[in-house]
Amino acid sequence: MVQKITCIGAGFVGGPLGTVLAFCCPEISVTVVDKNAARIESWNSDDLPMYEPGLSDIIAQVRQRKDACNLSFSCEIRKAIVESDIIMLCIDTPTKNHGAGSGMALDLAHIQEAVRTIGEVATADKIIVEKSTVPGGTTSIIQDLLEAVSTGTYNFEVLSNPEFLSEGSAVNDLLHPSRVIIGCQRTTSGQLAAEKLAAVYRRWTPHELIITMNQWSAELSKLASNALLAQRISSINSLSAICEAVGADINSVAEACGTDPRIGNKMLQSGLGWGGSCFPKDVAALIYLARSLGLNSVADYWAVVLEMNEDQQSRFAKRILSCMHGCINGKLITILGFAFKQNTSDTKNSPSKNLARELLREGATIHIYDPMVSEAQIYRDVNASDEQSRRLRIFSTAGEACAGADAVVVATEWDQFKTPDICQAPYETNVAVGTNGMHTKDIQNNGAHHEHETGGIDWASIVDNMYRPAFIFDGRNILNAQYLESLGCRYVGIGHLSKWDRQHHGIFAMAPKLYGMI
Ligand SMILES: NC(=O)c1ccc[n+]([C@@H]2O[C@H](COP(=O)([O-])OP(=O)(O)OC[C@H]3O[C@@H](n4cnc5c(N)ncnc54)[C@H](O)[C@@H]3O)[C@@H](O)[C@H]2O)c1
Ligand SMILES: O=c1ccn([C@@H]2O[C@H](COP(=O)(O)OP(=O)(O)O[C@H]3O[C@H](CO)[C@@H](O)[C@H](O)[C@H]3O)[C@@H](O)[C@H]2O)c(=O)[nH]1
Repeated sequence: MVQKITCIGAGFVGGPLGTVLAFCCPEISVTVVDKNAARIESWNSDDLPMYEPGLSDIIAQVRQRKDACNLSFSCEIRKAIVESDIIMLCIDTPTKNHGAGSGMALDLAHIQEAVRTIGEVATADKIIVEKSTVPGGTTSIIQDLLEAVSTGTYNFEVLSNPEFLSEGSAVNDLLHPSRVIIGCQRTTSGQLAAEKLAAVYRRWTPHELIITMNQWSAELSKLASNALLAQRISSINSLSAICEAVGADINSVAEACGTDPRIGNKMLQSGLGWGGSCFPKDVAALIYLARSLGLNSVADYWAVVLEMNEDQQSRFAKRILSCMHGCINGKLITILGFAFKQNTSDTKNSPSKNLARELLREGATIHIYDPMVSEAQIYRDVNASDEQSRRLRIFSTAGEACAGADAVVVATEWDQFKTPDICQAPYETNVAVGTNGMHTKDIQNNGAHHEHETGGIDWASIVDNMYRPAFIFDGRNILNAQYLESLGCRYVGIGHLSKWDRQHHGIFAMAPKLYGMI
């Protein structure tokens, strides 16, 4: 019977995972440890180190158990290791930035440091669970290290149990996982360890969702899942470029493809490209793994997924430039959204970052607003030169950030940026029926006065306060083009042509090229 679990690493995975374990298994004592004292202090305060919907609520519920509270955050790593039956490695595995594989391979230094500590201080058998994302074969490296540094003859069973949570929905993903993968050695002790871990998950996860396999398959499943998801988004984004050229609508194409159950409709939202702490590093790691196995055509195949993502981001920046008459020097462009996706304060590999840098290089003045990312974080990430810093300002409201702008760019899909859902007409329809039964004509007359019912931003007043011509660039395809055009701005989205696009940049301009006339 498992009595105590320690999660090493109090980051995006370890913090929420430890919390959910404690919440779902009141009889198990859960300690989340980290060598970063400031992080631990933050977990022990009301000011958590990250924003995740539902996280503070669930922590509060566990803490309300008072004497029976079974969750603690601590820097006492050694003590926690000694006392635990199961140790979960939730340690960062960033892209290596030096030596062989620099820029591509995963850096396992932090994991190895923690494993060494486990081996050195353990005074009994332990189950070590690899939650971190690692290249195939890492369980064997961990096993070897543990046995080499251990002072006793303890049995260390190393399991691979990759984590599939997404930021912004971490608590929900942990409470309702789509599957739990457990990879173990096909030995009796390996299978017993896997069963012990499975029993913990079964406390809140249907048993049919718990899948066991060998440890190398489990490790590869994680890199494979992320690569396949990133590939899907790169695929839809590649098609968005064709849509813009031929006058098709990527949202319609995604719907048409996504309704085929063999394809499915998830992760088909075209936009500014994927970011975050996982897709970029994990696709790079898969490419590196293939390359180091001598599988060059496999590596080249996945490299295109990465390339396509970079291409989508620079294509969008070029589109902004070309729509704004080829010159943004001295113009004011507001970027709404700096997190890499909605519902998170994480900015790792955020497409907004590259966009801000590119627009600053072109001479624009940049205003940025994000509801969850701190001003200090944005300044750090943009890393502007002294001259560029004078053209960069961060705001605490969208309205102030957009006042007097020549263009507003939506770069993160935050709900509060969405236009009021007053019309669901396809972009090309002239007369359409809105959700409230109004026709487009009525919407044009009345829609601008509708307030956003979900506490979102007031687009009517934003457009009102913009410089003319007022451009809205929808980097996430979350805005209603017709509505914005009815407010008097020029709307430009990704993978579809707005009315303004068609008149000035779109299919008419492309037609001669399409038919080989130029
Ligand atoms: N972020 C996600 O959404 C997510 C989802 C699934 C899987 N993963 C994977 O999980 C792993 C952890 O990711 P994360 O986002 O939580 O990372 P993170 O950087 O947020 O947190 C890692 C923590 O580990 C701590 N740490 C590092 N070495 C340590 C040591 N020797 N002893 C004690 N603490 C140590 C760091 O101080 C840090 O606080 C990575 O491999 C990542 O790829 C991440
Ligand atoms: O249809 C879509 C879906 C997502 N994105 C973008 O893709 C990126 C990643 O989004 P998402 O996958 O939702 O967030 P992550 O938190 O990075 O989660 C991924 O990476 C985690 C870390 O490995 C895995 O655990 C998750 O299963 C995997 O979804 C973000 O920039 C999104 O804006 C799109 O452009 N279109």
